Amino acid sequence: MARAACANIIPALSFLPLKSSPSSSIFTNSSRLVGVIGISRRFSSSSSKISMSLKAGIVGLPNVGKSTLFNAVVENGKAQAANFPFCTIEPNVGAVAVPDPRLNVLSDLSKSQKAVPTSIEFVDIAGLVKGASQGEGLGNKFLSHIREVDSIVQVVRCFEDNDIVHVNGKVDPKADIDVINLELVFSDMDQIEKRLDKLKKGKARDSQSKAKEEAEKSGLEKIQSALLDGKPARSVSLTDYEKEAIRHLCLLTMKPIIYVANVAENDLAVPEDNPHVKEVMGLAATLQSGLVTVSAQVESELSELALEERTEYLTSLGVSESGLGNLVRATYDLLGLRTYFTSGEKETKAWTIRAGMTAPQAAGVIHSDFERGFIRAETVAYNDFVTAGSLATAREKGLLRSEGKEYIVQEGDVMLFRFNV
Ligand SMILES: Nc1ncnc2c1ncn2[C@@H]1O[C@H](COP(=O)(O)OP(=O)(O)OP(=O)(O)O)[C@@H](O)[C@H]1O
Ligand SMILES: [Mg+2]
Repeated sequence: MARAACANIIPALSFLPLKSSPSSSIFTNSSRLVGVIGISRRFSSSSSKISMSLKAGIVGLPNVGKSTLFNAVVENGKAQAANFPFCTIEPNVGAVAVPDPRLNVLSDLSKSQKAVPTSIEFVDIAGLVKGASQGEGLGNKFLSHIREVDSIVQVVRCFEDNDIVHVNGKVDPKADIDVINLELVFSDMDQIEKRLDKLKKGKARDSQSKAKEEAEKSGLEKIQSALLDGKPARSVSLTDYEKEAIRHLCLLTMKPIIYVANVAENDLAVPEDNPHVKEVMGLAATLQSGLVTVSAQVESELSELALEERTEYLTSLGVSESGLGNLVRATYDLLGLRTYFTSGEKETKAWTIRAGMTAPQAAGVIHSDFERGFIRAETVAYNDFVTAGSLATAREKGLLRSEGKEYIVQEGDVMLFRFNV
């Protein structure tokens, strides 16, 4: 159980570029050098690329608006959302495009036929109640769904509406947040206790495994004492070795959290005027977590409207844009993700990597062949590309750098990979 899949490498939205596509336009091909080319067909296996589609789990008490938010954020989202607790049982999963204004700028400059944003996945999870770690509500099953996601988006009810049942009888964000956090803490404590018991038996034979076990033990003991103080695992400072050793446990309180204050439509214009929102803001700051204010109800209504009607509706509420873009962007940042671009006539595309990835690893996100056969990456910073106006001019002006295998890809790099397959 402890070793259950807390997959952060998830087969999703995988694409395979056709190596011999005649429409290759971004890169010049010489006889043995094949450039990165257009993304042409869907591919169902994750084995040929490093998948960077990471999952954010939507978590909260029952009936607070999780599925409503999920349906609004995920295009064609079809999670059942209704006014009764435990409406959702099995998790709903959907991919969401990450809005990035740079994508269209690059696409226009390169006169691309299309612009393809990068994506992350949202998972709508069942409501959690007090005692879940002891099996209340949907209990441990629910917690295992949280274990599988990479970050937590916690929806907190901040709207008053006597018609919508609150499982604890009243709107009280602090109490709601405490319930969720405590259940996550209890679940982690339980898991750590079991794991430490196992580690006591010390099965490691060689010195390397012994050192690993020791690191795991010391990491878990540090976390255990923090949990006893009601503090999350992510607040504990661990050595890199300890972090690595405990990773397989997928501790719930290790996952980064963003709070979503779900408000009524008339609070959207000045959310701080709502004392519940103010309270969540304070808590999020203390817990060093992010906060986004959204009205799930409004967003779900907006998603049903035609574009021009949306603007009208938003204006009537005193706001200029939907809050979903902010939420998706904040979630992406929370996951510690970075974006680089490929840009040519066929398409401009945003790709997701983790901070610190090298050029060959970044190439591997497109296809493993590109990583295996990596030779070099011609790279230009986003701002330099925009100043130059095109890749060719960037090259003429000496703004295009030729980077090797050690290069750490920077946020916003526009890249052109040379590889040999
Ligand atoms: N901002 C809001 N203002 C008013 N009503 C809202 C708001 N957000 C959600 N609701 C309403 O709250 C009810 C519960 O929503 P939803 O089914 O999305 O909750 P849930 O958290 O997914 O519940 P469960 O845990 O049972 O699956 C729905 O009737 C929905 O329309
Ligand atoms: Mg639901």
